[in-house]
Amino acid sequence: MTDSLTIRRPDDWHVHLRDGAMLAGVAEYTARQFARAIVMPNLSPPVTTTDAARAYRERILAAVPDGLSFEPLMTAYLTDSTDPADLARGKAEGVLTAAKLYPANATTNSAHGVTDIAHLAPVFAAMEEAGLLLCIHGEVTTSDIDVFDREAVFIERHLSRIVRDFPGLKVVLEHITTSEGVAFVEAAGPNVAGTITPQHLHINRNAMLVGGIRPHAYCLPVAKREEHRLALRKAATSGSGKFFLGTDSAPHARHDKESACGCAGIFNAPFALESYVTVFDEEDALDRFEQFASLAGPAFYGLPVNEETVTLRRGDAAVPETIEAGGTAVVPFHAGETLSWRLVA
Ligand SMILES: NC(=O)N[C@@H](CC(=O)O)C(=O)O
Ligand SMILES: [Zn+2]
Ligand SMILES: [Zn+2]
Repeated sequence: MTDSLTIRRPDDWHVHLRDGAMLAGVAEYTARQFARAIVMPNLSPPVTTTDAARAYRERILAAVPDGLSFEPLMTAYLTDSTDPADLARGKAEGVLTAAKLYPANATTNSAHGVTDIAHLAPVFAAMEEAGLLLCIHGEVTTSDIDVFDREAVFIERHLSRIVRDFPGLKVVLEHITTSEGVAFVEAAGPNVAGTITPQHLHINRNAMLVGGIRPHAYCLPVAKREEHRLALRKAATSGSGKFFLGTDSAPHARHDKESACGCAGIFNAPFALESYVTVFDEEDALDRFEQFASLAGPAFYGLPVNEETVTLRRGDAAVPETIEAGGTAVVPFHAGETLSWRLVA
């Protein structure tokens, strides 16, 4: 039995660090584990330009505690009025790594998202040309489509077309939650990849709805049926370079989640590696954890792998019921549970 695992330092290819006091409260959890992270731009108002991304990057760096080295990789939020030339400039100046597509009203702070994806053709063409990645929240938002079907329908109606029309564009289908998402990424060419969160490897939709309504298990895309969770576990532990780590850590104040209209998002940053490695252990795939956490992402993004390492050991990691961040209580993923691996260095 393997009791200790040392791997190259991982990166988080999808995280919400927020801003202001919340940023100051959560940045260290990500920076402690990950060398780099793709930082989501869905602030209020969103980060839509190169200049805004540069300023946000400075605020993130100021929030990282001394002694931790962490590189935020910035994204720009696409809107109906995105300027393609600004994105190209952001890439050329080393500010932007990716741009993010949120269909309007798909998720937290996406009211400024794109209302008609077809209108983005000039933007996608400029991104393809500039080598700027496209990260996608892949859900349709029309009221006739069931919330549990929104990812599969997005793939069918929109993603397949984007990938076909812009074959040179690198596309990440973020936080995949379905077997359809897994199958699409697997079947697509080498320019298409998917990130997988810890929660979608651990829970199915029962966690949200059985024995009472449980707001801390609610995120978007919502957790699906068990068969989908199993497909995600298989994909994550397969050793494929097309699936990699993206926590989607999304802190919200406890009172905003425990509400008549609770916010979507799970704050998993504090024990992210412990949570993921538990899954790899259960699947007898510890030897493939480094590929998922530390190798596949940099290869897809065309970035060097990290030279430092981290070590995880078998042993109890007790997750607190709440964590104080930004002057408020936030409930972490696995609150009150004891995980069987801990990050030691
Ligand atoms: N995942 C979530 O449920 N919420 C995210 C937004 C997102 O990634 O869709 C957030 O910003 O809170
Ligand atoms: Zn999302
Ligand atoms: Zn997210």
